[in-house]
Amino acid sequence: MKPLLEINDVSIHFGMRGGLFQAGPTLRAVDNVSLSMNKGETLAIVGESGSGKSTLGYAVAGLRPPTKGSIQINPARPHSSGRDPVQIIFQDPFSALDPRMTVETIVAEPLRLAGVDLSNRRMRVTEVLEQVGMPADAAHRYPHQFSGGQRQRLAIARALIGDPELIVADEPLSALDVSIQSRILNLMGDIREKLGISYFFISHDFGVVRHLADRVAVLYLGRIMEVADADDIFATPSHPYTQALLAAVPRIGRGRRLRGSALKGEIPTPLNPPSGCVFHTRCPRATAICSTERPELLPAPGRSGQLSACHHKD
Ligand SMILES: Nc1ncnc2c1ncn2[C@@H]1O[C@H](COP(=O)(O)OP(=O)(O)OP(=O)(O)O)[C@@H](O)[C@H]1O
Repeated sequence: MKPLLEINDVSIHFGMRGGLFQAGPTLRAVDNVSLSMNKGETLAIVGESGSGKSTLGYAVAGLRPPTKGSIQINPARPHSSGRDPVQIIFQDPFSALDPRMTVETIVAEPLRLAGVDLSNRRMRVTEVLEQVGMPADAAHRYPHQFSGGQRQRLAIARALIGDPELIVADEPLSALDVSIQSRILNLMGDIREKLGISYFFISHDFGVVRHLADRVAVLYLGRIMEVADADDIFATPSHPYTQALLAAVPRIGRGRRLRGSALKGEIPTPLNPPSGCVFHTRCPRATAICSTERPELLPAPGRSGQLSACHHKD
């Protein structure tokens, strides 16, 4: 069986504004990324702000064409019109929901655009509201009448209404209170079990990723640093960048987060990425070769399924 999602050598570049009659510099948001996902799998994309996670997610959701390379979705079942195999949910559920529309109108919008009639839309809205744990009478209320967590449930309902096989979730928890985060995380896990959905799960937070991901890809300045099964990434991270990110994750029950404490300096600008390995300017293991040669994504020693782009991988 073909993978559900195939990302083949995708680059996404933005042309920046130059002077009069002059082309500006090119911003490499995503650079030569290849990834695939099997049906039912949850792939987490992890990295600091600006690493290109959202840009890649938008491309997977069909909202932004790649500059180079291709993205292929191979749905397992046929999708009639209005039933899109890929949907996206965003970080801030309020900004994604139109405050003047009722929940029913918002959630059913993809079906309306596809010409599904009102009574069928209503039936389907009732079904998806139940799937996300919202009461049926929520349909006739407005988004501002709900809490942040409830609005994220509504955003998930809208993603579910077209019966997708893949949901791109772009930081779906980061706008929520910590106490609510775990409930939404559990809901996403339940929905995956019941409906066999895959998540392309974008997050800067390894603590969250640990609860949901089957596989993890670590992105830095638009490039994959490491990709492996979640268990392997957490147990034996190979790339120094992955190790640094994991070192910054708080241990359960140990209180405050030591965000970024293991990483020195700021992420460089993707307008002018470092030569060779893009991480070398912040890497504790960097040697001369790291500033001249771009490391290939290759198996870590003794671990065929764990790929790491580093000249000095563990
Ligand atoms: N439309 C655009 N035009 C120009 N540059 C863009 C555009 N969208 C994103 N970028 C740039 O591409 C790079 C990657 O951004 P992206 O939002 O994908 O990163 P991210 O990892 O999702 O970060 P964050 O968590 O902050 O959203 C950033 O340098 C960003 O400024």
